[in-house]
Amino acid sequence: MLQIQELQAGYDETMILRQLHMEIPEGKIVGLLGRNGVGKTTLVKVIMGLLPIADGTITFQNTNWRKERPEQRARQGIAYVPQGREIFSDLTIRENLLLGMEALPRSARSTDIPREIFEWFPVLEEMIDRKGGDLSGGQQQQLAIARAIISNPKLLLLDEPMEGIQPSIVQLIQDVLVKISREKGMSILLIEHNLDAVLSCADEVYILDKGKMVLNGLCDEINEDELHQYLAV
Ligand SMILES: Nc1ncnc2c1ncn2[C@@H]1O[C@H](COP(=O)(O)OP(=O)(O)OP(=O)(O)O)[C@@H](O)[C@H]1O
Repeated sequence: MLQIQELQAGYDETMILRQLHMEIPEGKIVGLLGRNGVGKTTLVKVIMGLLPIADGTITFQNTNWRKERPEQRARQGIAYVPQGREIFSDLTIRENLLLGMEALPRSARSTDIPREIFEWFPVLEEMIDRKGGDLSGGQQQQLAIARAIISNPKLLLLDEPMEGIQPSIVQLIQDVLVKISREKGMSILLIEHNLDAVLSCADEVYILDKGKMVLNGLCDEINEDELHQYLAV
């Protein structure tokens, strides 16, 4: 689905990512962990086309991405929920969701929000005409994820979706991610600080340190002591 090879990228002259390799298989949840400031957000911004590739390759479904703009990548099937959620506070839940559907090809767009969105996130149906800004942090996060998956992306990039969210909503989000990856074959890249949250829903995990992937393995098989070692502050 997505292959990254020998990637170098950063800001102006400062390279943050060096010789980075990663692979996200179809229909799998891949967790990305690492200490603060190691370059996790930088990586998703490069994948999304918000930052340029200095060297190396990113291949999405056999297409080599070089200079494609974020909206072109979105049309090819990638969606991004940035850290801090970025929903439209002055628009209602319904309006936010309808905007998410704009990413669909014109022929597939409709004014009906798919039922499955409300099956996964019931609170969004209960509060459909409330403004985004009036929702709690956990409700806003559900809206941000729903708005991203409403266009049926093939790859969903989530930057710390569980940050500052109460445990019951963290559980709900984990359950939904597992369901959409299994039922829809959606691939998910999940950036997280919480190792337990990643291990309980991801299939595979990568650890980023000093701009490189230093550990990778299936969650069922990976050595947890080694994971802790790389994440200890
Ligand atoms: N716009 C920018 N210009 C220059 N340097 C930046 C910019 N944004 C981030 N950086 C630097 O790039 C490095 C990686 O930052 P990044 O946000 O990718 O890390 P992160 O792993 O996502 O951190 P966190 O876990 O704290 O969110 C940091 O040293 C940061 O200071």
